[in-house]
Amino acid sequence: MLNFTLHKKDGYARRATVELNHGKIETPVFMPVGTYGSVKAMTPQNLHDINAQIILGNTYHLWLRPGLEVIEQFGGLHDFIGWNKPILTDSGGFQVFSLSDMRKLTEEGCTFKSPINGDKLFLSPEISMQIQTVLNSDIVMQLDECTEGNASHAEAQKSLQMSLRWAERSKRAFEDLRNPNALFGIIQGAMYEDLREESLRGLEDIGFKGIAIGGLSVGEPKPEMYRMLRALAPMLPENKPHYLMGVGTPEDLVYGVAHGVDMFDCVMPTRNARNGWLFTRFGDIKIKNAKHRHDKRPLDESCTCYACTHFSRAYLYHLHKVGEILGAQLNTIHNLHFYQVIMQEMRDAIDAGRFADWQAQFHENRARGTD
Ligand SMILES: O=c1[nH]cnc2c(CCNCC3CCCCC3)c3[nH]c(NCc4cccs4)nc3cc12
Ligand SMILES: [Zn+2]
Repeated sequence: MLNFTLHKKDGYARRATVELNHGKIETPVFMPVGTYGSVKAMTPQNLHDINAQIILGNTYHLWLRPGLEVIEQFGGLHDFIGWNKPILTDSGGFQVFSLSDMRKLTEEGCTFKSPINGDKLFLSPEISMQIQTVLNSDIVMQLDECTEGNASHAEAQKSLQMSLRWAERSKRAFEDLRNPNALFGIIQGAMYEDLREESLRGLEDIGFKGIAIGGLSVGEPKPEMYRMLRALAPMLPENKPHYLMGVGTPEDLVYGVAHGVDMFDCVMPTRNARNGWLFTRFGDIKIKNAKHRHDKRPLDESCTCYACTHFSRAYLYHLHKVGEILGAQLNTIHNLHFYQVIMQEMRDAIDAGRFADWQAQFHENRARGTD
């Protein structure tokens, strides 16, 4: 089930509520990424503390380990991982396509070798829907082919048309399985505005509860991603959620919201945290930099997260240097809290009809650069 309520528009920025089987989410929203059924270094309680509304589960990894027979015993992913709010799962395709030893991709699906035990595995739209049905995620993603950003027009058109046929097959399998959740289609078309429109029209003809923008943040120059977002903004259907896959930096989130994006997922806040790259309102901090060794200040004076209200840069520098697990935990809490705060501020700014002012102030503050 998915009920979409649009509360307010401010330019292309939108403020909405998405009601799912495991609860309501307020958009624009950032979705922390859980890979093996956990958001690395975060407990479910930590996620509640930073007001996370919805998290991602990784279909490919969960399919391989622990395997569906385990998750089935728990009635799905929620009870297995102890998260009772909404979960979005991807199709598993993005991981498989990025596998180096991927054997072959055909119209039927994709055959590959399990990196864990060498088993020969096969992923198709129908199998992806079966896996995601067992996971019982609130939002299910169609199986698509993420077209490379540098594809030619002909290659991109051929690829998007296969993804549309896979979209059709995903929807039919989703319905045959009587899946009670919501299925999203994924727009492809690489860097060609006409192909992006062809893909979107094709998905709208098939009918989905939400629409995702795929094929971006895959190595193309940032101005190209922004050009595609500007092209898509006026085309996106007003009456359903828009999900930009794999994006992005704080600046990317703001640009996306300004162009009609409601939902985002990205590994940056969690992955960068573990590497000591911390996001703050006034720019980024590389905590491994020796300049922080004696610094008694918190990361960000304006931040109310557990790390900033209890610890100094000096301590975070030390924890990173000695490789303490607590360092990864505190850095992750801070980065995810920061992402949630800017999303909350954007929701409030759209509600108040002052998104442009907020956006200008955000960029001014962030312009201090990396520390
Ligand atoms: O067209 C696409 N189709 C399907 N998935 C895509 C993804 C994966 C989104 N995150 C899934 C998560 C599921 C749960 C586990 C973590 C991933 C993308 N990620 C990026 N950029 C970020 C990138 C990340 C890595 C290489 S590029 N562009 C993407 C484009 C597509
Ligand atoms: Zn903080």
